[in-house]
Amino acid sequence: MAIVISRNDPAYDEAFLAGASVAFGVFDGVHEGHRFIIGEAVASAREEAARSAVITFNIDPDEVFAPGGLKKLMTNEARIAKLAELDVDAVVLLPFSREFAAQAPADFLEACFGGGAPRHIHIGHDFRFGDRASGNVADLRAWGAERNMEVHGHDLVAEGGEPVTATRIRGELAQGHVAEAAELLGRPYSVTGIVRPGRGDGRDFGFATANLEIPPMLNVIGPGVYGCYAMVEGARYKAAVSTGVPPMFADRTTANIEVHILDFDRDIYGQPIEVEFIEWLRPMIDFPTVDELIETTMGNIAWVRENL
Ligand SMILES: Cc1cc2nc3c(=O)[nH]c(=O)nc-3n(C[C@H](O)[C@H](O)[C@H](O)COP(=O)(O)O)c2cc1C
Ligand SMILES: Nc1ncnc2c1ncn2[C@@H]1O[C@H](COP(=O)(O)OP(=O)(O)O)[C@@H](O)[C@H]1O
Repeated sequence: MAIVISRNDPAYDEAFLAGASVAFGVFDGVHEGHRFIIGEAVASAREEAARSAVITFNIDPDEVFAPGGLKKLMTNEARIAKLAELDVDAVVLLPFSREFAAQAPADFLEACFGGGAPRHIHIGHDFRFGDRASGNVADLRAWGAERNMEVHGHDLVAEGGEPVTATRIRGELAQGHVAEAAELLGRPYSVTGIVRPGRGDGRDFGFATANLEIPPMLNVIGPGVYGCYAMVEGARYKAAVSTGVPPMFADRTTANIEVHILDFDRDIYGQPIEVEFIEWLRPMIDFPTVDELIETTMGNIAWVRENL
């Protein structure tokens, strides 16, 4: 468990990262590739009995520079919380602003490490920073060479012959490939939403569904029916979940995730639910009758009960 500190905090010690071993990146998804790089930073810290840290932005720069159509695996809060669960001493947040990011590469590094350079810095070999992402690993090396900072530009971790990237994981999720996404993430993909009132049909069908509205940026999971776990009020339940606009009710709904929680009967309007996607079950179907929807969905619920 790491402490989370911001460079903007008046109590921040400028020399906090001097001599440390750090991993630097945005780390959306905190996936297997990210964990490898962070693990390397922890390993070089251990060798020198030095402090280990992750350096990241409080806000993903893409949200500022490329918001149109942007999809993300995690909110910034969830990303920072997940990074803080790792085996590093500290997560250092760089307060993101256009001005901060638009500095020339050397100024950017000075702003990050003015109080003393880390001894080791670990990044992916494609790492870019500073004004219009003009700084690269070679610039980092040149800057580090004068400050006894060793730069480790790692090859991206690969699975199945392809690098593990957040874009690749989003692509798998969009196709409903939740098992493949879990392999690349190192844990099941999950998303959190607040329960909103729906049309009230679910209960009449025999399976109440908690309706979650997910902001478009976080709506990466493809339409379909999934076997899941749902975290509700601190407990974990099996759940049968539909995502995407239900074709039978397309004209009457805005919800994009509907969660039937097994063995549960409480009013949870307004509560957050985290849904963990474990198994793809089937596509969304425009059934000719409601009876067929109910029969098939009851079968899906039974499958979840027996198999998760
Ligand atoms: C496991 C599961 C499977 C579902 N499958 C379908 C489907 O194939 N087609 C469809 O139109 N709606 C499907 N739905 C969505 C239901 O139609 C929706 O939950 C129901 O209309 C209740 O909506 P309400 O909670 O807003 O009242 C499914 C829901 C669940 C929980
Ligand atoms: N097993 C359950 N799974 C999901 N929601 C449940 C369950 N039991 C009770 N609820 C509650 O009932 C609501 C769903 O009922 P439903 O009839 O589908 O209405 P709505 O259309 O408002 O979602 C949920 O939002 C939640 O507050």
